[in-house]
Amino acid sequence: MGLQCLTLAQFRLQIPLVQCRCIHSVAVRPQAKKTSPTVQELYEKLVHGDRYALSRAITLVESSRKDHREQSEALLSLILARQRQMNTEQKTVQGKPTFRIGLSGSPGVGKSTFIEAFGMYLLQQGHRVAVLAVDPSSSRTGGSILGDKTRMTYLSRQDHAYVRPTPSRGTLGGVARNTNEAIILCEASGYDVTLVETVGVGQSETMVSEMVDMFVLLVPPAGGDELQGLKKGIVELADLVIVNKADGDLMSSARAATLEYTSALKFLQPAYEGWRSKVIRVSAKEELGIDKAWETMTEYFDVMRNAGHIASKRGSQRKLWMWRQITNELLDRLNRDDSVKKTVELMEKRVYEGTMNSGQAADRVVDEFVKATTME
Ligand SMILES: Nc1nc2c(ncn2[C@@H]2O[C@H](COP(=O)(O)OP(=O)(O)OP(=O)(O)O)[C@@H](O)[C@H]2O)c(=O)[nH]1
Repeated sequence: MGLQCLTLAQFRLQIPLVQCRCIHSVAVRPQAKKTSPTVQELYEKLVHGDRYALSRAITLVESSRKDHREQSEALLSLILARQRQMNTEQKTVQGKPTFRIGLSGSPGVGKSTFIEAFGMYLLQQGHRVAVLAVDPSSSRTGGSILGDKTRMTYLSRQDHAYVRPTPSRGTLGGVARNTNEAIILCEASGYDVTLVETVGVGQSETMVSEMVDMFVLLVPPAGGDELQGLKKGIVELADLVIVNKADGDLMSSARAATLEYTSALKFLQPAYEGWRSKVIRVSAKEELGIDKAWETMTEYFDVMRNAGHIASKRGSQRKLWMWRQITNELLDRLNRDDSVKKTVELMEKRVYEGTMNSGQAADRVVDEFVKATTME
């Protein structure tokens, strides 16, 4: 086919992937430049379950380079087209329903121990498990709460498990977009259960709850600090609360915590008809109650799926993220334009001094932005 006959989308599919500068891809295959696959080749490998292709595809969606963004959009379009063609919107290529689970909890509550035990249990049940992470610290401090130590090492060595290292840069909004896209890539690659882990800090929990089918909160076997003040909102997001460390000397505190959470949740209005948030006890370390945790999660999934709530929840989430992305993108563009930036500075000053009201100032900024974009 002559180059001039190709549409832009077709053309993108033919371009060899440019080697991402990100550490993941460089570390995986240093000579990749020579053998860079095209988007089409990457897609073929990805849907056949090639882990290297999955890592590479996630690296691609994490990149903010313009050419990488174009390639990742082409890749995601191919996946979407295939799902529509095969009528597998909520399934893996193999036809298994996909289940997205968010997992959060304070540092030290036992998230990695739980994910390792839970992931191994799911593998035994014939599932393929992907683990992704949203690290709230990366955007603010440049450091990492989740990523600084090696986590889930045993699970990550299993053939049917994929544990993605924590992205270590980018804004929380950017990380969220990447995670949403990484979920799609994992599912396209045959992982039917995707766990999205986050630490209980800042906005990351709300964000994760908005990208999964079920939000699970892991809590320690102690009086519910989470039930008071700031954390209360997070408990309210949970479809399932898991009291961890229900073993040895901690057993009686775990029992007390279970009662406390159960009575607190009793007064909440169920978010979905047919499902009331539950509280269960596990010991991730002793691998006790892991089967019960999965049983409760599948019970939730079945209720929600049969009522059509999984499809509608995912649809609403896609709309929500579209609007978040529009807002981010517009703000980015607004901040890039020099004349708009000047107006913004002036308006901020006037608003701060009280010589102009906020609404008026906002209108002026938007007008300036519209003027700048129509002149481009
Ligand atoms: N007794 C007991 N200890 C546990 C259990 N699960 C985890 N722990 C211990 O709790 C500590 C923290 O466990 P992690 O799995 O690293 O906790 P985490 O939530 O991933 O911690 P961060 O990575 O800091 O967010 C470790 O010392 C674990 O051995 C459990 O079920 N029972």
